[in-house]
Amino acid sequence: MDYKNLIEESKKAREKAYVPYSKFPVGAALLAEDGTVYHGCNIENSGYSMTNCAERTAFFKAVSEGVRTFTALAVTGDTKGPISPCGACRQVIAEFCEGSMPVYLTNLDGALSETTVAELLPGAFSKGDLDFAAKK
Ligand SMILES: O=c1ccn([C@H]2C[C@H](O)[C@@H](CO)O2)c(=O)[nH]1
Ligand SMILES: [Zn+2]
Repeated sequence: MDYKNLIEESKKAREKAYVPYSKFPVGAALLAEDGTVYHGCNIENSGYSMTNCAERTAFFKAVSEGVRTFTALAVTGDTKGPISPCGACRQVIAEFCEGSMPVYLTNLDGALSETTVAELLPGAFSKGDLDFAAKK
C-alpha cells in the first residue's frame, strides 16, 4: 500500500475515536509486513490517565494478534501542522519498528511530515540497554 492510502486509512481510523473529554479524535494506520493495516484510535477514560492514544491502540491490536513486523505508520489529527505523537507512543513505536521505518504525520488540511522512527525518538531506551546489565 502506498503512503497516501495509508494516510486515508488513518483518517478512517480516526472516525472511531472515543473522545468525550478532549473532543480531539486521532487516527493511526499501521502497515504490517504482510500488507494488513491495523487501525488505531484514541480511547479516553473519565480517569484521564487511562487514555490510550491512537498510535498505541494500533500497535497493541497488532501485537496482540501475533503481528510484530511493520513497514510504515500514518497518524492524523486536526492539528495546525502535522500531528506530533506523545512520548509514550514514541517509546512504543521504537520498541517494535526499525529506526529507518517511515512515519507519516498529517493533519486534516493536508500538511505532511514524512519522518522516521529514529527521528521521532533519538536515543530511545531499548532492549540493548537491558542486555548490557544482564551480561555482568
Ligand atoms: O499523537 C497523538 C496525540 C494525542 N492523542 C490523543 C490523546 C488524547 O485522547 C487526545 C488529547 O491529547 O489526543 C493521540 O491519540 N495521539
Ligand atoms: Zn501517544
